[in-house]
Amino acid sequence: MKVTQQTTTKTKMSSPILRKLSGSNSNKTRTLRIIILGQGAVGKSALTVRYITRKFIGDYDPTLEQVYSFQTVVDNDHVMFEILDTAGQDEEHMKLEENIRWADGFILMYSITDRVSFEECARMKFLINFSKRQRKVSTGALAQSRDLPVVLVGNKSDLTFERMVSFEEGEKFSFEIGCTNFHEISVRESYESVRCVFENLYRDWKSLRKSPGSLRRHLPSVTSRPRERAATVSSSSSEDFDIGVSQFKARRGAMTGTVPQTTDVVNGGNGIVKNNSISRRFYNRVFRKDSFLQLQEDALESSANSTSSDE
Ligand SMILES: Nc1nc2c(ncn2[C@@H]2O[C@H](COP(=O)(O)OP(=O)(O)OP(=O)(O)O)[C@@H](O)[C@H]2O)c(=O)[nH]1
Repeated sequence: MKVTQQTTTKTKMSSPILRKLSGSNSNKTRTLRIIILGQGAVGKSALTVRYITRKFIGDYDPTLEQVYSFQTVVDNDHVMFEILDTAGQDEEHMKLEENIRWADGFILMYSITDRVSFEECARMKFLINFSKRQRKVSTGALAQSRDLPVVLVGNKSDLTFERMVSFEEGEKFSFEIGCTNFHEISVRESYESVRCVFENLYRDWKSLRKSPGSLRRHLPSVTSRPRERAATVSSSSSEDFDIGVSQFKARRGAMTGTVPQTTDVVNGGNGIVKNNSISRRFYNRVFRKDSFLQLQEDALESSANSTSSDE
């Protein structure tokens, strides 16, 4: 699949003096590794490609799992997004926990037309908590914990007549499972709301890095109600970017925290190519109900053990 790429225009500082005047962080590029989790067909690939290219492309090969690299500017910060678009209908077992550990920020996605995909998000959030804390999960870990940047996104809001999950439910649920932000969007209809998702995730990540726990007591900021959207879109420019596409072959890279590196980067400035793939294996093992329940039991047990050893 090819996607047309926009022109890359990178701001350049002409001299060290200018660089200094414009702020000490002007050259520093922060890298944020994002994983997008969700059931099949909720719109994960559409979201990623829409953000990078501004275009909505109807159909994607459902057998791909891909890392995209995308450089942009958010609130005057140079940010490199590494986005792992996962495969939602995977049948084979994979190392979900390793992938989650690789990531710094998380997008949990459901379709407002599919209640099952909505309910799956609780399980995914649990797995994020579980994997990131390396099994030191307390009984309340599924909820409350807001110290990881996790955004809940309800997609396909344009399909009004097929809606199965209300906005209010999504918002409430987002708070209950400990997300830092909630968005209800239509990837098809609004590029701005898509941009908002990524930019707010970056902001949450940055706040939590500066001050862990800073978002704990806050309600998730809901940013995608139509009347609020305009106010929350960042003034930063998304015009300046580079696009790269990586194959996510290097599973070891994910384990060690190394970003699997780009193989076919920026196709001569002409487009992104979703390269051939590893198969669409990802997280189904742990998303299956029985495995999930086992994980929950393990977590409760380890929590009980740590409580008794504290006493
Ligand atoms: N109406 C509508 N359709 C959408 C929207 N976003 C995505 N779709 C459609 O939903 C279908 C699935 O989109 P994908 O992006 O392939 O979904 P995915 O979550 O990546 O699916 P998997 O690759 O199977 O995990 C496609 O036909 C898209 O065109 C949206 O906002 N509105």
